[in-house]
Amino acid sequence: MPQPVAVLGTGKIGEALLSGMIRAGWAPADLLVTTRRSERAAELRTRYGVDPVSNADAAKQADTLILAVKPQDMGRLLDELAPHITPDRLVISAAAGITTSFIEERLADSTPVVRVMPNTPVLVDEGMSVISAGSHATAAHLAHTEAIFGAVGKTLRVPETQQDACTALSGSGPAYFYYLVEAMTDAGILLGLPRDKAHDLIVQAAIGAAVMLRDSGEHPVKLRENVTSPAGTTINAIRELENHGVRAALIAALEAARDRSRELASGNNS
Ligand SMILES: NC(=O)C1=CN([C@@H]2O[C@H](COP(=O)(O)OP(=O)(O)OC[C@H]3O[C@@H](n4cnc5c(N)ncnc54)[C@H](O)[C@@H]3O)[C@@H](O)[C@H]2O)C=CC1
Ligand SMILES: O=C(O)[C@@H]1CCC=N1
Repeated sequence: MPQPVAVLGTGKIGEALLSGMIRAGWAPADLLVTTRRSERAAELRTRYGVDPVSNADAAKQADTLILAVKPQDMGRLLDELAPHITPDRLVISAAAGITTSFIEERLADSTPVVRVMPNTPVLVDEGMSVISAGSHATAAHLAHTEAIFGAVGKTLRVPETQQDACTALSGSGPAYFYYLVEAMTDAGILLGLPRDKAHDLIVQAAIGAAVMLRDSGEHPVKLRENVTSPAGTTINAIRELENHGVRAALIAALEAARDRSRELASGNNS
């Protein structure tokens, strides 16, 4: 009999996890969800056959609590949960920036806490979830967390000191690729292609490149060199990317995302 898992805060990531767990074979009866809005509760009941409960009831009934509210809402949620959480529960936080010590300080002594940074491709079972143990989380807690998040993609354990960097790369990562697709689709329009064709061409180029990156065993530089013919088209595009400092812009962008994750941890939630 699986132990009940509760998802607290079923927005974009919470719902993506919930749907993934059901696809992976969790019975809706073993899943609890909480939400602030009654229309949302009705939606979740219809879509997944789950029964939305209060945060307090989720804390009392579930062995594993996945906190998927915004970092800005985490303090208030923990205040609400604290009287009901005993140290035999596992608390998993998916919130950017929020440290395990932030959570531990607000819950009963020795409550096990695991910090996870998933990303939205969990919706299509291609997520990446980066996992770190808090001070009371055991190997069994980490394995249980991997079983949950591994159902919707890959997982990677890192020391918590690397979580802000992983949030910048992996948590936010899909957004950068969507941004590139958007910009390259605009380029297609400029070059005279209809929007739908430009979109399809760039998306397929992205999928093909992603599969090559994953499966070819080649370094990205080699893969790019294979596309870049002497006096050909690609080198002209690469020269423009270099002229416009795109590599430096990407490095600065991810550094800014890392810094924001650190700020959220230090309580600057505005
Ligand atoms: N969207 C993303 O790509 C990723 C988000 N995250 C993290 O996941 C968390 C949630 O992000 P999203 O799903 O994007 O936000 P969201 O705004 O879509 O979802 C948060 C949900 O929590 C609900 N909520 C807030 N306070 C609540 C409470 N006290 N009780 C019950 N429900 C409550 C809100 O009504 C909302 O439905 C954030 O901490 C974010 O840093 C992590 C990885 C990726
Ligand atoms: O932008 C954010 O803060 C969240 C965390 C990682 C992805 N989205």
